[in-house]
Amino acid sequence: MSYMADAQPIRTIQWRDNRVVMIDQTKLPTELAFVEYDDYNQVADAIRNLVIRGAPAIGVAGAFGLALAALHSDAATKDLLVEDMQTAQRTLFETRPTAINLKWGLDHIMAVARRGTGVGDTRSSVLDAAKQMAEDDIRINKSMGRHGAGLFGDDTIMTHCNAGALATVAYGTALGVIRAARESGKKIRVIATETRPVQQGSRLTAFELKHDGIDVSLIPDTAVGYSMANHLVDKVIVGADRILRTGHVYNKIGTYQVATMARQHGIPFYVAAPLSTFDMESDPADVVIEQRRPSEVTGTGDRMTAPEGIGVINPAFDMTPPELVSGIITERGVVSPPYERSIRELFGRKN
Ligand SMILES: CSC[C@H]1O[C@H](OP(=O)(O)O)[C@H](O)[C@@H]1O
Repeated sequence: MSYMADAQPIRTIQWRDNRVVMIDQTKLPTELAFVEYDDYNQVADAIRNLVIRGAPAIGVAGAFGLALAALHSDAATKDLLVEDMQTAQRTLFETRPTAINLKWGLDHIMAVARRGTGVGDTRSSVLDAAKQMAEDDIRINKSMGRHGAGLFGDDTIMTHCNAGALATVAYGTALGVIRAARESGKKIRVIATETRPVQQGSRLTAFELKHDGIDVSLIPDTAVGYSMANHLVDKVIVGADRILRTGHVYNKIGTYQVATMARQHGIPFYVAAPLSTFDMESDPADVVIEQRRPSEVTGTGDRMTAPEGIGVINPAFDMTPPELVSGIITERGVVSPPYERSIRELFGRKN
């Protein structure tokens, strides 16, 4: 399986024969399995259970979920069709609260639906918009890669969680920048953290990069400080689930620790994210951090690794403050501190 630009990449999610087809990421790395859904409730379950995960990928999944709702609605009028889609929107929105891309994707498709005139044209315009969102994701990732590649030389780059093709449609945000740097001729080595408790790093990032022939080594999350203290890391790049206008970055739990260690050791810490990950309205107090089930922490598979009934705190994300972020790589370029001004200018630029 290759995600490289020169090969036809396997898509994490796509629309085929009026069904949503996605890689079942819970089966990786031991099995590359695909699942097909024809009902938006199935898509909601897939997002909730991390069959598909990653901010941009779940934004596209939400969009295709609404397309399924439109396709299978028996509404006789456009307004009734929009009502049916609003029911689906609520179900899909409630699956995961932190990644802003899900809300962005759902809002975009609902706006398209409201502009429809009749049932037929609304259905087709919604599906066209969802398909376009998927194509745009690949184009945006590659633009981000081009902008970010220049920040890297023949470096060993640490990354946390999975912000690759498996978190997007086919190329990746943070791993897209790594791919672009390698494609530009840089000798890139990657250190991937395993990213407990769901292990997106060992199960997904290591899998993706190994399959693309990119030099990747896996470390336990507890070896981040050791790796940096022993000069094994030149730079860090991660993805994001939500970035505020102030530069506060919400990403996989553990990102804050990686950023703090990077600052301690004078290592540049970059974030790669599309504009659809920016939330220009919220303040830190407004952001809901998803709390996931204790069983992710207390066991792996059917093996318990903690005492029965132990208390568990299992936030899926944390917040990295802007002062720890060296730069934010987007499809419109790289922004640097002070972020409140540079992000505002970013949104003022033409594409
Ligand atoms: C390209 S954004 C990917 C982003 O999503 C991951 O979270 P999850 O696997 O729980 O969806 C992680 O925060 C990644 O950085």
